[in-house]
Amino acid sequence: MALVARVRALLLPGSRLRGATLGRAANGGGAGARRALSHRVLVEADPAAGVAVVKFRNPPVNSLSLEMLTELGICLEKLENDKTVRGIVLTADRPGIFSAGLDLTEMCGRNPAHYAEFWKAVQELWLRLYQSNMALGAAINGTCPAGGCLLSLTCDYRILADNPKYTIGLNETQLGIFAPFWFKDTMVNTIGHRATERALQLGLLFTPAEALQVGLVDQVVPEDQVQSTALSVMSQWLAIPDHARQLTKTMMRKATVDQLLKHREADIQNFVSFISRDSIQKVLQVYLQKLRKKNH
Ligand SMILES: CCCCCC/C=C/CC(=O)SCCNC(=O)CCNC(=O)[C@H](O)C(C)(C)COP(=O)(O)OP(=O)(O)OC[C@H]1O[C@@H](n2cnc3c(N)ncnc32)[C@H](O)[C@@H]1OP(=O)(O)O
Repeated sequence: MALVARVRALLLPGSRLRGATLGRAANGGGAGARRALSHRVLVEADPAAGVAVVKFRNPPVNSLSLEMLTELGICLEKLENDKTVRGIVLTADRPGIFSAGLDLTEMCGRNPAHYAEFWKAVQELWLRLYQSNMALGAAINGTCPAGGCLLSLTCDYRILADNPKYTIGLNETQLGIFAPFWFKDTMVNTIGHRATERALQLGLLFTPAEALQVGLVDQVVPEDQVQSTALSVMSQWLAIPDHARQLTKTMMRKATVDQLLKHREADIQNFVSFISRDSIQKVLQVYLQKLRKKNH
């Protein structure tokens, strides 16, 4: 289902998005104005600085469900059309978990049409973020595996909280699945081929010190300074004339984007046939059960 159709579905009676404030809040904005765009994504815009902080709030772990992907996509589209916004900082509403990555329940026990719809939404969000004309920063205030790491890698820079409990990486192989080529390319573009090869094969989750060392993040700062640092770094990016920064960003990322655009349908089919395998369903179920058992 295309984004517009998914939005319509979300607005149907009974949907949790129905009735959400999708525009500017009644207070009309202003510096530091808080605007609730949906249930799962919170936006705090500072028009004077030209920056919006987009906060994930999809408890318990900010997983990227189909609804979360859709709401995030709508939110980003709105911000892209807002002339007062030139930069976005992505972060979690509450410290602890930036995002647990793709929602595993979307990839388990569903039918092929659902897998295709889900994967298309993952592709759409990646394309929107990776091609964004805005300056994007990630204020990583929690653990950040797999799809969570991918989100942060689409940004122009990453600031990670100095907490050894917070790890970051593309750990898919540890689940018995693997990162597709465009996840891999996004990481190669950040830390290089050799470091990516090692990280992906071993499914490494890096501690803050390791992530800094390998170049997966640009700065590690005390936990209470993640957002303020991300905002102050943003002002450096916004000091560059937009057109010059945007042309450079497009030049750097075009080849990677073009690869997915060229192979988009095949990538969906590949995902659907891989994830539908009995053996893959089994390993994902076991992984999910292990996560759930901890709590019961
Ligand atoms: C061509 C084929 C290509 C295939 C490519 C597929 C790509 C996939 C990329 C991905 O993103 S896969 C997802 C990878 N994510 C993870 O491995 C993270 C798993 N989660 C955790 O490690 C932990 O939950 C956490 C994030 C470290 C948080 O730990 P904490 O102790 O705070 O919470 P939990 O008790 O573990 O979890 C609470 C609750 O949430 C459920 N849950 C956790 N992660 C996910 C998830 N990714 N999707 C869905 N649900 C998740 C967990 O099961 C618990 O549920 P409960 O019912 O409340 O017990």
